[in-house]
Amino acid sequence: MASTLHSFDDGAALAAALADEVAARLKVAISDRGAASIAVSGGSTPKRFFEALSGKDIDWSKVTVVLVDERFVPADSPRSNHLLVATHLLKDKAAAATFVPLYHEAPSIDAAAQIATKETASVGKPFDVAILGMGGDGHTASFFPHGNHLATALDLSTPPGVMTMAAAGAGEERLTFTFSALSDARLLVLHIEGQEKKDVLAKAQAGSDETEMPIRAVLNRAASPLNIYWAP
Ligand SMILES: O=C1O[C@H](COP(=O)(O)O)[C@@H](O)[C@H](O)[C@H]1O
Repeated sequence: MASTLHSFDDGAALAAALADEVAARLKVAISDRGAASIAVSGGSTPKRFFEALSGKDIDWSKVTVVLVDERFVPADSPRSNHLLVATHLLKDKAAAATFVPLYHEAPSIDAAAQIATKETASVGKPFDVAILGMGGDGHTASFFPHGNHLATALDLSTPPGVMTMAAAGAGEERLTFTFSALSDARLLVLHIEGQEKKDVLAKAQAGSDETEMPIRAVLNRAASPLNIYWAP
C-alpha cells in the first residue's frame, strides 16, 4: 500500500498537525459509529503529540485508547507505556476517555496476553486510528528484529489480538498487538522524528527482509495507506 510523507519544520508543528488530523478522525468515527478507538505507541517520540491531543474538544467519553505495545512491567514502572499515556494523554479533556491496558498482573506473560486479547476484543477491528513509532533498529510496535514470535506477529493470517515478544534489543518481554490488528486502521500513521530515524526509514525502504527490520511489514504490506509524519 502506498505511503505519504508529511514533513514539518519541527516537532511542535508536527504534533499540532497530527493532533488536528487525529481529532478530526475521532470526531468522524463518533459521528458515524457512536464511538472511536485509537491505538498509540510508547517511547519518547509521542509526548508532544499526546499533550496536543489531550486538549482537543472531542466527546472523549466515547473514545477508547489502547497501546500498540507494552513492556511487561506494571503501570507504575518508569518503563511503562501505560504510565506515559496516563501522564501525557489521559488528562485535560482526554481524561474522560476509556483506557484499556495491555499489562495485567498474571502468573505469566502468556496469561497476560490472553487477558489483554480478551479485554481489547471489542475495541477497533479496525481501529479508527493507529499511531506507530519506530526504533533505531527498525522495530515498530514490539515487532523487534529477530523477535521470538516475530513471524507469527507479522503474519496477516494471525488473528487480531495481543501476543508476547522477546528479543535481544527489547529489554523486558513485551506485549504487542498483532500486525493484523494494526494494519487496517482507518488512519494508519508512522510518527518519527530526527534525521537518524529518517535514515533508518530510508534503509528500511531500500530492502525487504522483515526479520532484520520489521517496520518493512508496515511499509510494504499494510492494508491501509501509511501516513508518515516526520520532523527534524
Ligand atoms: O520500545 C518502544 O519504542 C518504539 C520507539 O520509541 P522511541 O522512543 O524511539 O520513540 C515505540 O514506538 C514503541 O511503542 C515502544 O514500546
